[in-house]
Amino acid sequence: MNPYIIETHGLSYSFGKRQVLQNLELRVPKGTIFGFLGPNGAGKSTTIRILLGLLPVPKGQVLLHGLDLKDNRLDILRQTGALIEMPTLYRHLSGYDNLEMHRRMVRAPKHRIAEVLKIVGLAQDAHRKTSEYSLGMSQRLGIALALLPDPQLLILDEPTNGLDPSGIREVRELILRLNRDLGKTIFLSSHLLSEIEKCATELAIIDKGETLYQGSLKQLYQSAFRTNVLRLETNNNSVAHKLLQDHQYQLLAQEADILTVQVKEKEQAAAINKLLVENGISVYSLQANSQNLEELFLSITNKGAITPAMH
Ligand SMILES: Nc1ncnc2c1ncn2[C@@H]1O[C@H](COP(=O)(O)OP(=O)(O)OP(=O)(O)O)[C@@H](O)[C@H]1O
Repeated sequence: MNPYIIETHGLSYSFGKRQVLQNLELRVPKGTIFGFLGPNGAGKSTTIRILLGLLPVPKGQVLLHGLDLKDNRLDILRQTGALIEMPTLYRHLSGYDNLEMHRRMVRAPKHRIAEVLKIVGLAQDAHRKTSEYSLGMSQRLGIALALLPDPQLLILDEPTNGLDPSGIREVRELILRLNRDLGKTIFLSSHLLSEIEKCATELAIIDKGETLYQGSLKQLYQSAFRTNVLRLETNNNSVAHKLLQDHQYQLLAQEADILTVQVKEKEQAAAINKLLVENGISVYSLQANSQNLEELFLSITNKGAITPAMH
């Protein structure tokens, strides 16, 4: 049996001359919450629009539910629910009436309305106008709309964007419940690692339309902890930064007055100390640490390399 609910093979896409996706490879295992992570402009929304048949597939192959998107678009869409950023709601109508209108369009049975309202925790507020809903409630209603045909797969594009902390928590808990209690596979895009970390077990990291990492969050953690970093405080960080760069050390994101350098073995800590002292730089502190996941994400997406601070 095919273990993947979404697969892309060599997927490329261009807007005119601008290439946005380059040989993108995705393998989304069934039954997971799959994080689709990348900085702004990485190509996440473009990928999602392709998966939903909203853009053509000019190069490569896209399979959802084991079916080729090229020949099975309607079948695929019937089994796939989606929420792209904020849902389009009729604000003068109640949550219930919004669901009823959508139910007729997707030809879902009437009893689904009560079911989805219960799933998203809006049964009590079903008959209030959606103009009175908080952003978190509106977002949960958007997910209820996507759930009406009872799809196996839900594609959510930045579902917590613009929500306040309690709205973010409501949506996150709903995503976890949909996966745990109803077995839905959830493809969740975000530019925030912290968001993906709280929900997903598997993830792909993309940048400039390419897959940079794909696998379990656990494996990513393990590789993060294998990569050691050295935090340095000196009397002249900008000169130290330049010196280390000239000696081919990789510098990661700079925080306050601390320089962070990637090291492969602990002997390099001694070598760095010696290099700095020999060049007249006083080393106030030198601390070896495991790289955290945020730093790993930045270095994977090449945002970790920094230029020396100007004086
Ligand atoms: N209709 C369009 N015409 C031309 N270029 C586009 C179009 N839509 C998106 N792009 C470009 O494609 C690239 C990828 O955009 P996309 O929206 O897929 O990224 P994203 O990862 O979803 O980013 P964000 O998190 O900011 O939404 C960007 O450089 C963007 O400017």
